Order: sequence, then C-alpha cells, then structure tokens
Amino acid sequence: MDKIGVVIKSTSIYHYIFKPFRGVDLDVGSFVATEIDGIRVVSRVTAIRHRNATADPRLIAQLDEEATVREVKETLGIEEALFYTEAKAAILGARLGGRIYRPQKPVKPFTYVYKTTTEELKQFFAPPQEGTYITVGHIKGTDIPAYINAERLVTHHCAILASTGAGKSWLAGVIIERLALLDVPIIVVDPHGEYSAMSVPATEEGRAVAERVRIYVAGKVDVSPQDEAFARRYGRQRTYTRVGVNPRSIPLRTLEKLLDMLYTLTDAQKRILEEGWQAATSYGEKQPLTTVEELIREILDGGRHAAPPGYAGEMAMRGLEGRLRSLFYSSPIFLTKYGDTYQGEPIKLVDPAAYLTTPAVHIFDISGLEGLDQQIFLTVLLDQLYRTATKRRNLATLIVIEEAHNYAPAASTALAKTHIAKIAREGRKFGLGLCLITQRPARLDQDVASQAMTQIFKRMINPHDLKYVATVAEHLDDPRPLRTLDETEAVVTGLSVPAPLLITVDKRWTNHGGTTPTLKR
Ligand SMILES: Nc1ncnc2c1ncn2[C@@H]1O[C@H](COP(=O)(O)OP(=O)(O)OP(=O)(O)O)[C@@H](O)[C@H]1O
Repeated sequence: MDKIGVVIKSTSIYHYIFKPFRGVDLDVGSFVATEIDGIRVVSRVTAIRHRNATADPRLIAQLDEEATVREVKETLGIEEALFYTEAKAAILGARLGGRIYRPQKPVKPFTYVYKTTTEELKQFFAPPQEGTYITVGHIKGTDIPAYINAERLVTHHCAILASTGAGKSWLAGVIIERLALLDVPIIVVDPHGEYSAMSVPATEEGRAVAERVRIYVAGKVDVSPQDEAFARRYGRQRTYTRVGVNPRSIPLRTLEKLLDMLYTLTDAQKRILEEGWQAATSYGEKQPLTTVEELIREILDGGRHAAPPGYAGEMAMRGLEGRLRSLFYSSPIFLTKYGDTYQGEPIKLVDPAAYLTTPAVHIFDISGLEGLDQQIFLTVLLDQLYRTATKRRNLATLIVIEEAHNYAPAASTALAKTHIAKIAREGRKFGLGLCLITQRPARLDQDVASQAMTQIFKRMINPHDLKYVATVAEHLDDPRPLRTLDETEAVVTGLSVPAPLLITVDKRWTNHGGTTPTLKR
C-alpha cells in the first residue's frame, strides 16, 4: 500500500495533521487513509499549508525590499531547502460491515498516511444492504455515487441551507425527481412559481417524472404572466388545476389570529366566534362547502348565546359579521360559493387525502398570492395535511417548503409557523416529512431547523449565517469551507448519510425553473 505521508500532530479524534512525502500531489478534498488501533480509517484532506522552517518573524522582518528577498531566496537558497507542506485531514471513519465506525481515540503521531484506492472508497461510501437509497450526485473528485437513505431523508426531515443563487432549488429538484420515481408523494410549496418547469422533461428519466407532476395554482389570481413566461421558455402551455380553500375548513385559532391581526377583535367578538365556529364546523372531517353568507349566518346563530346582552352584544355581532365578510371576500384563496370559478376556470377544493396518497409531485404555485394570503393558504394546507395524515394510512410524504424562513421565521411570528413546527415535531409518526429550503439559515426558527435530521449545505457567504451554522450543524466540523463551494457542490450531513459527504450534484432530469439573469441577451 502506498505510503504518502506521516502524521505529525493529532489535534483531536476528528482531525490530524500530516506531512506528505516529497512529490505527493494532494488537493483539498482528496481522500487518504491512516490507522488507529490497527484499523484503517478513511479521512479527507480539509486544508493544505505550505511552510518554510526558516520563515520566522526575525527573518520576515528583513524582507523589506526585493533585493533582500532575492538574496534570501538565491544566495541563502532557503526557498526550496527548508520548504515543506503540511495537510490537515478530517477522519471519516472505517467501514465495518454495514456501519461506519468512528474511532474514539486520536491517531498516534508518526503513523503512516496512505493513498486510498477507488475500490476502498467505493466500499466505504456504498449503501448498507437494507433501506432504500437515492443518489443525488457523486463524491466530489470521484465517480462514486453519493447514496442517501431515502426513508430517513423523507421522514426525519431535511433542510437545504445556502446563500441565494447557490443551487438550492436545483438540488431540491434533483431530490424530488429521484424520490418521485420511488413513488413517494411530494408536495412542493412554490412561492416563486419556478417548479412548474418540472413538468417539462430534460432527459429520458425526466419523462417519467414529468408525467407525475401536477401543478396547482392557489386562489383567484391572475397567473397569465407566469403562463406566458412558461410558454415562451418551453414552447407549450402550462397546465394546472386551480384550487381554493373552503372557508369552513380554516382552523379556528388561525381565523381568530387573522381577524385580530387584520381588523382587531374585541373579547366579546372572540367569544362569539369561538362558540359560533364550533357550531358551524361540527360536521366532522368533511365540511360542506356552502356560501360564505350561509357560513357567517351559522357562526352568528351558533355564537349568539355568548354575546353580551343588549346593544353591546348587537354591536359585537355586527362587527364580527363585517370582519368575516371582509376576510372571506377579500382574500383570493377562499371559495365563496359551491361551484366558484375565476375567469371561467373552475376552482377545486384543496384535497389533502389525494395529495397524501397519490404518488405524484404536487406543486402548489402560490406566486400569484400576496404575502399574507400565502401564509393563510399554507396554514390551511398544512393543517389539513396533518389532520388527514393522523387519521388514515398514507404513503410517507415529503413536503418541500421554499423560502422556509418566511413561513417559520426565527424572531417574529408567522401564521404558518405553528403548523410547520407541529409537522417538524410530530409529522414523523404519520409519515409526514419536511424539506425546508432557505437562503437565510439564521432567520429560520431554530426549533424547526433542529428537527431536520439531514442538513444539506451549499455555498454560504453571509457571516451571520456561517456563524449560525457553526452552532447548529452537529455534523459539520468547520463551516468555513462552505464559502468556496460552487453552485454544483454540496455538503450532505446527518442521519441519511454514513458520514458527511462533499458531493457534486447531478444534472437535472427535468427542467430547472430558477434562472440567474445575465446582462447579455
Ligand atoms: N448541479 C448543478 N449543475 C449545473 N448547474 C447548476 C447546478 N446547480 C445549480 N446550477 C446553476 O446555478 C443556478 C442557480 O441555481 P438555483 O436556481 O438552484 O439557486 P438557488 O440557490 O435556488 O437560488 P435562489 O436563492 O435565487 O432561489 C441555476 O440556474 C443553474 O444554472
């Protein structure tokens, strides 16, 4: 076996420093092996430094002019003679059967460092026998596929964290494509309308994925600009189903919060609403869709007994009636009557049972909605998905949420946050998994983020985000190298991979909707 260096310092059970022998060509990211207690462990080079043994501060203080530097280099000849390279390596572990063993002892100084063979790396990164795996890329610098445990990725939640333009939605698309062919139902919350492009195949495999794509446009909103852009780019019409929300299916707490936030509610109005809402929604799981007027009448009739006596009660009732009417008629996400349409297009009701049981990629284009309407829509969708999932047998389902920091923000409140947090905490029991995508990791609610057992990092530049990542990323020893990743690279860490993987992300099978504009046409 090729000896390529020797350990000179052992800084912890995670890292060591070694001196490569003369003529050995190493790059950051190269794989090497060493021995701990007689077990050969694979490591990855994370840093390379060139040093010169004579370059101490007393000599450096003399390097004021070119002439002096030349003299030092040429006359004394120390540039080459006392030059050396040292490399830092992170220990990945040893493959023992189906598991990766990480020694709990540091490597001893003067242990040899070896070159790894392709066969050895293949075995190291091979998936264990059991489980279902997807590959979303290759181990960087090799053609070894990067296997990710699909069950763990889906049901134990994942997060894709990176700066803008770092290739987040490309990678999310790759993950969705691979899972779609395993018949996993996938629900995508798409605030930029970019995932519709997945309905257009880019390769042969992409055909099967594209056939599974269902696009839904949320609410009574004009999406002709999105449709025109799609037709221009792909030379065909985008086909979608328009969906809306039955006002009767909105959770009481959400309705109360919304009305209070938009118009404020008095205590009396809250009491009437609480009582009235129970009466109006006591139909069980399938709330009938009647007119908004009928719903409001049922709420007021059902809550009347909770109103204060006399004129004050009458005023509270009237105030509540006006507020309910304003909300249900002004927000485009609500159907206001049975058979409601928008510009002649029928609007279907959100159908959580179908999304949870149909192995398809259900893409919700909410790009036509204002921020608050997006929040209401997402709240209702997640609430219905969760409630439906708890009551029936479903296929494990992945819910992909783009711009997750807007819906589950760290410092502020957002309507959808409690529902995201609930699925993050409890969803696993019912087969519901989240894939949270954000360009501002530090702004994502920490409780929610901490439930993502697979964390995928891409290029990250913002110092606040890097600092944040250093504190939360259990499996990432040092987040600084994330600054230098290009948009095709990612670091996958956590429960669904045997060891942190630095990967080159694969090509897409379907089209990628997000484009970075160029200055030239
Ligand atoms: N694996 C890859 N192979 C080739 N090109 C890629 C890859 N990943 C990303 N890209 C390129 O990088 C561009 C930006 O990627 P993407 O749209 O996924 O970034 P993003 O992080 O989602 O951006 P934003 O934050 O703006 O949504 C893409 O348009 C694509 O051209």
